[in-house]
Amino acid sequence: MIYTCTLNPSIDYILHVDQFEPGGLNRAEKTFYYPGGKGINVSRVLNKLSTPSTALGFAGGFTGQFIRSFLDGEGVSHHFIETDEPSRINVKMKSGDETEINGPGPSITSAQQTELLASIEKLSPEDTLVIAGSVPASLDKDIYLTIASICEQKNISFVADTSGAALKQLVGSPVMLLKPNHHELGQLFDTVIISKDDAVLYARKLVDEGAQNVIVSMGGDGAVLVDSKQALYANVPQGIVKNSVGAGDSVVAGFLSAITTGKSLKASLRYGVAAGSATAFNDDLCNEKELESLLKDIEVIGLN
Ligand SMILES: Nc1ncnc2c1ncn2[C@@H]1O[C@H](COP(=O)(O)OP(=O)(O)O)[C@@H](O)[C@H]1O
Ligand SMILES: O=P(O)(O)OC[C@H]1O[C@](O)(COP(=O)(O)O)[C@@H](O)[C@@H]1O
Repeated sequence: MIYTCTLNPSIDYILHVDQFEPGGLNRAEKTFYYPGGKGINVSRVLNKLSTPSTALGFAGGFTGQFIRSFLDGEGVSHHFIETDEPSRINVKMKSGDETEINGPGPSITSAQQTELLASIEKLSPEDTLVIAGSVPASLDKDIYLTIASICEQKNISFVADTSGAALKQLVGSPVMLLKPNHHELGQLFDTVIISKDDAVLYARKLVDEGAQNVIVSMGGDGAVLVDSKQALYANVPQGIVKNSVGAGDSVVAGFLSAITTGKSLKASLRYGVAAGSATAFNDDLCNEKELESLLKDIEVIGLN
């Protein structure tokens, strides 16, 4: 079974504002509410691809209730630890470009943190845990490392999609998949990644340190996958980007859905990128039909 873990879930409140005027009264033409947070997005896309998963993490208050009932409505299994304060609301404003304001998230007690770690301890070697997104300020700063260590001890396959300090902690862990975007990978190595060759160079450093697979997504410029034997590059299909929120999470879900059903690395990268782009071309996360319609426009090639 695949488990996802979102330490800081959200309601993603998406507003389309035609001509945004800072400091003025703006009215939105269209709004959408979705449960958000990277692990939750991975679980939602896996579900759309008929790959079962259970979403773990923390959720609280009226916003937590929305997250739970939305997932129930879609048939996504979940088990969140209730927090005393409400889960956050992240504002995503589309007005030509995309502006995001992510809330800090609720305070989480040490007892609630211990309860989450205990539920991860119960996973077995047949399970995969995807941990993704930011760490709320009240949690231990090294919680990603703690979770990685539990997974290593228990032989649980471990996937991470995070950035900053949390990503840094994981360098050297035997993670099955890391999925930074090129900005996050550049930040990790204190550099700027501008080409696929740069992405391969730095992804290879993570592989040399113990990561089994590293996918570096580069928005509209494609994605690379590096493992100990090869480096692959996938282009992205052409289309109009409507909402790239959750696109990176969709790459993780598409890749996992494919690799866990026995597809090759090459086919799984193609599937992951198709999921990412199908989400980018949609208001909400992608579904299987939208993903499959893009596969013909994605070619995966080997790089040296
Ligand atoms: N302009 C675009 N055209 C087509 N696909 C895109 C575009 N921008 C993003 N995507 C899709 O979304 C995926 C993730 O985007 P990216 O911005 O790299 O990640 P993240 O959402 O983690 O920041 C890409 O690999 C691609 O599949
Ligand atoms: O935990 P963070 O880094 O604040 O990110 C949370 C946000 O990321 C998302 O999961 C989207 O992530 P991506 O666009 O990177 O795929 C949103 O649903 C959510 O609002």
